[in-house]
Amino acid sequence: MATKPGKITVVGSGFYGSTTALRLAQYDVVGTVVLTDILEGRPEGLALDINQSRSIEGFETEVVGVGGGSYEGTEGSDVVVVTAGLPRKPGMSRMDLIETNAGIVREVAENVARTSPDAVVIVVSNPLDEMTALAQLATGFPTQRVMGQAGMLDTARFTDNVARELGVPTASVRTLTLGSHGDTMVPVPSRCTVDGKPLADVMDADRIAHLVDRTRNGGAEVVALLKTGSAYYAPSAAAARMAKAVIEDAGAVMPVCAWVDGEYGISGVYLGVEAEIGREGVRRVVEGDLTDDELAGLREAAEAVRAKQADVADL
Ligand SMILES: NC(=O)c1ccc[n+]([C@@H]2O[C@H](COP(=O)([O-])OP(=O)(O)OC[C@H]3O[C@@H](n4cnc5c(N)ncnc54)[C@H](O)[C@@H]3O)[C@@H](O)[C@H]2O)c1
Repeated sequence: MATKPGKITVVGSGFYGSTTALRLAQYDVVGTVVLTDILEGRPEGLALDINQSRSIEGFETEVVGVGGGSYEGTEGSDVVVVTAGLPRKPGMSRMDLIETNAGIVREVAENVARTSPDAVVIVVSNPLDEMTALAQLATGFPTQRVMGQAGMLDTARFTDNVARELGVPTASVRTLTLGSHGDTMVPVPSRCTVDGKPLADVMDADRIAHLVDRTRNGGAEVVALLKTGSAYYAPSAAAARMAKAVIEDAGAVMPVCAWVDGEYGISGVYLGVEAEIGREGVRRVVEGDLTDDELAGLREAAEAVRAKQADVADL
């Protein structure tokens, strides 16, 4: 029996989905987290396991597992996090997943539209920008109610890289990445600081370029080490924080994949930008100050993902 209102559904109970469900349950901000999958038993078993940790960790959110591809019990969700889809294997690019994951994401999105027509949808399946665009098309939801998770993760990776390079606490480092999740990720050095000082004052340009490169390849670095599956601890932290911001109507400004409609002189594309997140999803895209180079990089990223997103309607 749920102790508070609110329901979040996490579709896909693989590594990303199960860790997202655990984090959301531990936040204790909704009565119910529903974890689903096409597999029978896995979501039910994970839900039971997470619920049994409640008295130790001190949270009351109940996790409900729903297997066999069913959407029973997900109805009327406030937020749906879509993690269903294959992850990368070593040597694969995110784009190698597009055909398989498009079929999965389309089917999931149609079911979400049917069962939770008022939900805010957070997509994480890869390739991220394209799957977010596809989920919006397939749900038919307003663009502000469909967003993707990538920028929170890329920014967190950049922050960790800078903190470890300088040997300083992560809390003293602020970084930002915009653009797309992948080759056209746009780091924003002008918005990066260490203890309030510009990053460029505490690190030479070559080191910054090296860390940017490492950030851009952060997902592949983990995939190569794991050998099977892709990262999920940092990714699930990012998606869960986005879902929490929606539930709490927080107005938090986060780097997310959002529909851009005129900001930065860019229109009609899902792109990594900073956005204010609230109960209605993306309240607004927040246009920050960028240098001419950064703005040019963002516009280039927009054109690169625009072409790929135009094709998703046929997938
Ligand atoms: N956006 C990001 O920053 C980011 C980061 C890491 C991973 N990812 C992506 O997240 C996705 C999931 O990764 P993972 O590590 O959890 O993979 P995983 O293989 O561990 O789990 C995927 C789960 O989806 C389920 N599934 C497949 N089709 C389904 C359907 N139609 N309905 C419901 N469930 C379905 C599978 O049975 C499986 O349990 C991958 O596409 C991966 O590339 C994105």
